[in-house]
Amino acid sequence: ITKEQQALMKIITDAYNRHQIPQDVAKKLLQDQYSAEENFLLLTEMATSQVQVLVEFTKNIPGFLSLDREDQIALLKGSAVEAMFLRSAQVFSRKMPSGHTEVLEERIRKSGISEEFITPMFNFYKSIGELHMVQEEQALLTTVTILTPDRPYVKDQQAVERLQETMLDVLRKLCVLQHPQEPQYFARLLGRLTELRTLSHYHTEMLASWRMNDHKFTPLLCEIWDV
Ligand SMILES: CC1(C)[C@H]2CC[C@]1(C)[C@H](OC(=O)c1ccc(O)cc1)C2
Repeated sequence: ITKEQQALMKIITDAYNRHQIPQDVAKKLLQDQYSAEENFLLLTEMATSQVQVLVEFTKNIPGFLSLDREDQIALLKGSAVEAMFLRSAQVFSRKMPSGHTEVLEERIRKSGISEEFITPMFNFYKSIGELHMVQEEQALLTTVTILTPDRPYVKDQQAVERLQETMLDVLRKLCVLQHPQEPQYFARLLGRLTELRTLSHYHTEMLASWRMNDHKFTPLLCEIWDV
């Protein structure tokens, strides 16, 4: 890993750790009562703050702000769900003080999300947890997801590809350093990104079924997901 790659990794990891979900949202998870309505409102607050955190984090990705402005929006809209599932997977598998995880899981299960989406979601959380990613890997994997060139409406895919490749190069070297006994670790990480894409299809249906039951989303969520 070169000096500049180390600098790049530090910027991204610091930004990733700096922009965390506000504690008040995490605290509310334990307080408020357990109705499906209450749970949905909490998840709405959680999703909204996760999107806000994502926007702030993205601004700190070196080179992102020099991309075409409309492409920046296209990348954010295209990656928001995947970045959110990645971050909540990490929150689930590690960050959350024990006890919170069970409560959050319970609230998710009782918030009007149908069972057919719950299962793949928690399988994904489990598969992320088993990787025992270090925080640099988590930050870089999220960055690689955001910098996916073939999102809808991206005009200058080349520019995004160049940025993504830079990040993939650092991530690959980091995986070799962090998991010397597992040469295929980097490939396993990228395999999770494929699993993420299927989750985002489930997510679209999740939103539609909530919509059908007349649930209200926040303006930010409506904007980022065109609902
Ligand atoms: C942990 C999760 C990633 C999983 C369950 C809650 C999440 C934050 C997310 O919720 C939403 O997307 C969502 C979207 C709109 C809304 O009003 C509420 C939640 C899906």
